[in-house]
Amino acid sequence: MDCCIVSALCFLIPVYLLVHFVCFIFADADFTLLLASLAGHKPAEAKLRGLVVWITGASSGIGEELAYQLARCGSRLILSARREDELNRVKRHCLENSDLEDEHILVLPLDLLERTSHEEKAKTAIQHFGHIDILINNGGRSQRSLCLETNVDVYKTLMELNFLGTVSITKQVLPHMTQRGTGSIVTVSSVVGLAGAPLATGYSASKHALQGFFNSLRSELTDHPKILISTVCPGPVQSQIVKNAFTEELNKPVTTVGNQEHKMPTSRCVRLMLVGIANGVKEMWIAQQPFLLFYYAWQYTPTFAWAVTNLLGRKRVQNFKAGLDADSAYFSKPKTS
Ligand SMILES: NC(=O)c1ccc[n+]([C@@H]2O[C@H](COP(=O)([O-])OP(=O)(O)OC[C@H]3O[C@@H](n4cnc5c(N)ncnc54)[C@H](O)[C@@H]3O)[C@@H](O)[C@H]2O)c1
Repeated sequence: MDCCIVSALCFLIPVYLLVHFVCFIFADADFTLLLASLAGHKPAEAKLRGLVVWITGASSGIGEELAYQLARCGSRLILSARREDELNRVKRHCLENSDLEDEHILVLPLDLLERTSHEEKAKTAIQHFGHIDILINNGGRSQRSLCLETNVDVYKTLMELNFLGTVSITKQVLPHMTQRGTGSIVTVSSVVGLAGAPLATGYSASKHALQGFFNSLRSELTDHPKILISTVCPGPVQSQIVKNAFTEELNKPVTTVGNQEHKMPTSRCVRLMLVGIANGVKEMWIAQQPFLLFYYAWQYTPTFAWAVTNLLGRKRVQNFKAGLDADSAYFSKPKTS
């Protein structure tokens, strides 16, 4: 009998490990999020239907796609970013591709850097639908510049935009949620909110600041168990982020945007985010391999993580200095045209 159990275990344990390994190789999210996507609530079901969702940075990339997928789920939307014409374009697309009607989507132009306007904007947002169920802090900008060459004003603006702008909007919405006793605040951080990457010293610092802020806030809200504080940490995703990144000087544009096709499709990233929101996931890691491996390495084997960081980091700097997009050609020789 004992012999049978041992034989069975000798067979089952390697099979179990193999299944995990294969799943991991093809995984594009952490295990909690993957489990939620396989066995949890589906975003399009009652979970998100009818909820009022305020999205910042809704005029392009991840925020734009969030608007489209949430509209198809039947959520009512408040769309914010700086450019009203772009927000109206996103609204039109939402209306054409969902059952929503004009009054279900509010376009609310907002600049995250103009903190004095945030109280008024939040009042308008809350009054329009009577309440807000979910705030998605998505708006932000990245960076492509070496620390040695970067003006301190760039660091200041990155912190003002990505960190303080997000904190400011959150502080306007949080009292409303604590009064109601329910709500979700979802913040788009980044893989560089957990780890570090060259050419992104200021961007990474701003995302680390967000991680610290929201991890601490979550632990302050234990008396409000129905308020979800969730952070999303995507790896490279297709969007306008490189085109819009800060460089070494505030108003100097990025010269080489490069091809974004090797990055995770925006629709997949957003799909996983909505699964996470529908299932109350507090931290979401979303990235294709080998980047996902990097998250686990940083968490569990920092020495190995530093070796990988140096390897990929050196390539990033080489690409950048060769005039290529920093993210391109990680695994081949950089070629300049
Ligand atoms: N794309 C990626 O690879 C990636 C990876 C990790 C995290 N992120 C994060 O995802 C979020 C969305 O970025 P994206 O990739 O869609 O890039 P994106 O450039 O396409 O979109 C950024 C959005 O933020 C808005 N925005 C910028 N400055 C603003 C300001 N001052 N006030 C109001 N809105 C402002 C833009 O108008 C745009 O709507 C960002 O927080 C970014 O840091 C992106």
